[in-house]
Amino acid sequence: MTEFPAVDLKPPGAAGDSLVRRLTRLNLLVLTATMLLTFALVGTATWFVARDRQMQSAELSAQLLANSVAPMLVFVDADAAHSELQSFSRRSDLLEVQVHTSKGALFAHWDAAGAAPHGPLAPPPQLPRHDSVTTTSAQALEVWVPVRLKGEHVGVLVVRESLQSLHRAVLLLSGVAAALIALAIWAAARGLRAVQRSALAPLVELSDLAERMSREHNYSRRAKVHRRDEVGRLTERFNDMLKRIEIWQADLHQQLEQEQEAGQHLHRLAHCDSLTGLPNRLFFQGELQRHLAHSAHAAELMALMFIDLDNFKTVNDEHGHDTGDAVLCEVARRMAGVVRARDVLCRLGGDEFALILPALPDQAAAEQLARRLIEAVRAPLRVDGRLMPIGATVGLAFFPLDAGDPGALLNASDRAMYAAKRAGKNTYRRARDAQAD
Ligand SMILES: Nc1nc2c(ncn2[C@@H]2O[C@H](COP(=O)(O)OP(=O)(O)OP(=O)(O)O)[C@@H](O)[C@H]2O)c(=O)[nH]1
Repeated sequence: MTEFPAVDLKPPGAAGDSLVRRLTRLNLLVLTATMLLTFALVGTATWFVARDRQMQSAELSAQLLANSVAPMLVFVDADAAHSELQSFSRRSDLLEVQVHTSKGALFAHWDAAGAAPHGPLAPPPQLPRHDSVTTTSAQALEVWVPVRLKGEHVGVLVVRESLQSLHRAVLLLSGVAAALIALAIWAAARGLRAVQRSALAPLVELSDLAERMSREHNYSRRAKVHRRDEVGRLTERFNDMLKRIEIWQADLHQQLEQEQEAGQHLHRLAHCDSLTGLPNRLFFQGELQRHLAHSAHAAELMALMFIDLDNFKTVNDEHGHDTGDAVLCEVARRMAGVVRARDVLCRLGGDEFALILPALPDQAAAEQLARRLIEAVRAPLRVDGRLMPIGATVGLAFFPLDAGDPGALLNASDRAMYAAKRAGKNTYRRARDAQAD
């Protein structure tokens, strides 16, 4: 199995875990909404149930009280009725009790100290048909009970109770529930974050790795497959993709290298003389132009030598073409041995050579080099033990003295070379002197 470099990733959730945070936030939002809705529903239901229980209790107490005060109403015993109401008043939350005669006159009455004074209360119209009628407002409830003795309607009793205690109890319950909900949401937030972080860790790792790849362009890393679920399969496909990219990248790199090598080879072929290894005419043309431009810009003296071998045809004719080639190579080697490092020696073709001499201190330096070059070529040259009658004739032209552009400079040096040939070969002529000839 292939071993891949370990992936040094940030711990999941340290940074860039926006997915974890977003999912936790969304889950918390849904959870909070659900809890608040449940809280509202349970709170409302509790309030109604508690109020109904209070109503039932108030109705029962009112019924009992009505039974007690019925004989007192019949015998018009207001004092007894009043003390009965007094003992009834021990019931908590009670605000007021009124006993009315069947004609609607107030017979007995009790109200709690501090309760808002209330005049005689008007019985609800549906009361005669019911055993009791209860009405509620935001702050209180009223229970109306007909007072009967042996089935005969003798009066009406009304009990008014405060709902304050109920409100307080519901409020207290709501407060406790709200605190518990807040605690539950806080615990859920921590739990959800931990769960999401662990569940999304492979995805966060994958995202970190992708970011790193795009930054470093290093496709040799692989993501770890944690579980065989959807994310695990995604990670496997991602790794497959990385492997393919890595192979493509290597192929592309190799291809580029080959093309680069081929290009360099072609460049060498195009600019190099295959026999002597010297730069060829194509290269010479470019270099002459470049050096001329540089000399013009730097206001430097520059020279061009046109070199033609003497009696080379004789070498070819008498000793054969291969010997002629060997002579060309040896002459090229000798000339390259005497020129300066910055000079550019080229073979133009056949037995013709050219030498560019940039940045000359004076014309004499070029003439001295021409002499050294002629000496080097005319030194005894043997091929297979046979002495070759070879020599070199040089034409010398200066920039900017003799010509101002590459073509004119080449022509001037060529003319000077022919003047030197006419003068007897194995010598050199300057373009200026050639004009005088
Ligand atoms: N061996 C060989 N000969 C070549 C090559 N290219 C051209 N030549 C021959 O080189 C000779 C050059 O002729 P010339 O320059 O006129 O003859 P030369 O004897 O040097 O004449 P002068 O310059 O007057 O001394 C011709 O015979 C060409 O065929 C080559 O690559 N190899």
